[in-house]
Amino acid sequence: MIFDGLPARTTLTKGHGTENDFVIVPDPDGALSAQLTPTRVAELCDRRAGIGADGVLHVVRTANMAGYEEQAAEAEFFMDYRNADGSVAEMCGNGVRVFALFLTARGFVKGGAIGEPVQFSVGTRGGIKRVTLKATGEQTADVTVDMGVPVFPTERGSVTVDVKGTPEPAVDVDMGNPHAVVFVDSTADAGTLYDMPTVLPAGVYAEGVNVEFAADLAPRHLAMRVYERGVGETRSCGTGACAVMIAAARRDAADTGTEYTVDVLGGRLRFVERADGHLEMTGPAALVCTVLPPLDIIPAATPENR
Ligand SMILES: N[C@@H](CCC[C@H](N)C(=O)O)C(=O)O
Repeated sequence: MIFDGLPARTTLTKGHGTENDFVIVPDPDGALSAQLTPTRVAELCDRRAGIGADGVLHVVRTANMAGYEEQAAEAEFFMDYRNADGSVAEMCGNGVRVFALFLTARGFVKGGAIGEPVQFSVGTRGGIKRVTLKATGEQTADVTVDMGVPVFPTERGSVTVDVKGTPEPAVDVDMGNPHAVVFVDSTADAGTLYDMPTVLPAGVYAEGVNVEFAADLAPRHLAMRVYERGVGETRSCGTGACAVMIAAARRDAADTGTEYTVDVLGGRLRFVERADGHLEMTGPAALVCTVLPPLDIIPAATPENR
């Protein structure tokens, strides 16, 4: 049971960014760290027996996040991100927007008036991310994130991804987490994506990889489907869309400042590479509902209250 052993007052919130969905576990003191085992995360993310999500956003004060305390000087809160299978990931681009909205909506971070932009930093295993919330409603916001400088690792040599039975060259991009981007004529070429696409040479990504299939829709406008490490096909992946954007921008020899749009199954993300090489991603964030433990909140039915 997902609440077993958690403090009685624990509330969990469901949120999403372009339909990449998350269970948010508020735990400023880091008291739940030991209880957030891979099994518990997988139970929370189970779409039938749990709340259902692509991942968990564990909200911890950075000073209480073992190994990352040095980020506390810049970022009061740390996004401890877990994939649906319970594995740990360095970064989540959609998650960080939802995380930022949760912090402001719940008063963990002081926001301005509704509608006023709010800016602060979030700690992650992939480094500190600066977020700006705009068009903020009570449960939604448009959030711009400085996703840092994308890296094109060279140590793996050439990597391919299987597309309809043929190994096609992929672009290796590191956004804090690993991505292999393959350009296709249509995202339908990705097939069913029921299983992890074949990436060669086998085992070249020792820690696993997220695989993006990117198709041009118009100049500087692409569509993407993704198979996420630790999850499977999802409706969106923010870091994956960053990888697609920067792979396309390099292919197009685009100047910095050129705007790109990436459509995912769950919506649209917008990008610009700044002159300093940092990639800015803008997209929506939404909080859906808050889930309470079942029995201690809802009184047992009696003839009077039935
Ligand atoms: N959906 C995320 C990425 C989550 C982590 C990824 N599955 C990994 O293991 O690297 C995003 O929006 O970036």
